[in-house]
Amino acid sequence: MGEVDPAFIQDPEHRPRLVVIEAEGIPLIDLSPAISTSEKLAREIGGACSEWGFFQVINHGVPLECRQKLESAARKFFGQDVEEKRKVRRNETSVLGYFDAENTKNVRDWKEVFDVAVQEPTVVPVSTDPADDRVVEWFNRWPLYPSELREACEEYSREVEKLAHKMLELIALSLGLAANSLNVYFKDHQTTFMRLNHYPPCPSPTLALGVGRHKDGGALTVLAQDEVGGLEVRKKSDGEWIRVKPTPGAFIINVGDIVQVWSNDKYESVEHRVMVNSEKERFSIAFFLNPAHYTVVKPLDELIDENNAPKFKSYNWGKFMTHRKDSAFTKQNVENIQTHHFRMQE
Ligand SMILES: O=C(O)CCC(=O)C(=O)O
Ligand SMILES: [Fe+2]
Repeated sequence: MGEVDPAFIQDPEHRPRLVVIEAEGIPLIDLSPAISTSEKLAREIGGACSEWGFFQVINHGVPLECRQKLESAARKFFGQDVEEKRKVRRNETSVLGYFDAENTKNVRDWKEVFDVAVQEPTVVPVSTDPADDRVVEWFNRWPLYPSELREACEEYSREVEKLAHKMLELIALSLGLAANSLNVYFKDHQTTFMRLNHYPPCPSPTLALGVGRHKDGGALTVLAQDEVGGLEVRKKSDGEWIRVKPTPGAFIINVGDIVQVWSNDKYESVEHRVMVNSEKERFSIAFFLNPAHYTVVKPLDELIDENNAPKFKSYNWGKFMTHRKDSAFTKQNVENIQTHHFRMQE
């Protein structure tokens, strides 16, 4: 990627500082059934979701070999020449595959990614126009090298999907709902996708970011980061950026905007970003659990009563996702769509 092009440079107020504050408080939750009952886990996870919006899990049931196989395939893929990678580059009609020019909030991210849909084909709206009900099908694109990438992605996604559903059940329980009440939104036509991230070393780590500050728009994210570190979370209590310390073998779980809306603000989707460094490259794998495109997202009826009025208007997930995809692809002159645009006026 060479020297820092102005497209990557963050506005001064969003530039990272080199002094890193390591997170002390981000909860580390042991999912082992020998340690906790579902009720106890639900309480712990509910607390982590309302206090932090972020937590890490261990003894999560995803086999280590499965993660290592994908990590090693991702390294091989990103290690190729850019011409090779661009053979599976995403374009206006096929948004899955390789991409090296993503914007977050209209600033280029110092990264390259490889996106894989979990359900094939993934069905999404053609356009952001609310009156246009046409849909389009997304198919995965697989590179020739490494040949094991496809199988590694498919195995990993099957395992991590189970973990994501377990988290969803614990979140439902923690909200006082039946354990299986949220899984149904992901049963048919989910728009879940996985993203392999590669952050090359950056000559100016105080000017650019690997991923600019953002919230994840979906239901929840399961993230595997390597040992390099760089993920920072904006602490709810004082707005300070703190580093999520890599914990070997753990997964990071974060609440997305949909869970925030469903819970009517009980749980918060928290802003985060990725710092790059001048020496080491960094890899991560994000699994974004997203519902079917036709899902109408709104505070859950079971949680609404005279003391808890809905804080959000309902919105269509597919249209929201399509807006986001457009703004990540091309630089725009206005702020891209955000869930807070659906917040009710106080
Ligand atoms: O690489 C990471 O640690 C986080 C990436 C992320 O936040 C995202 O892709 O939404
Ligand atoms: Fe994110």
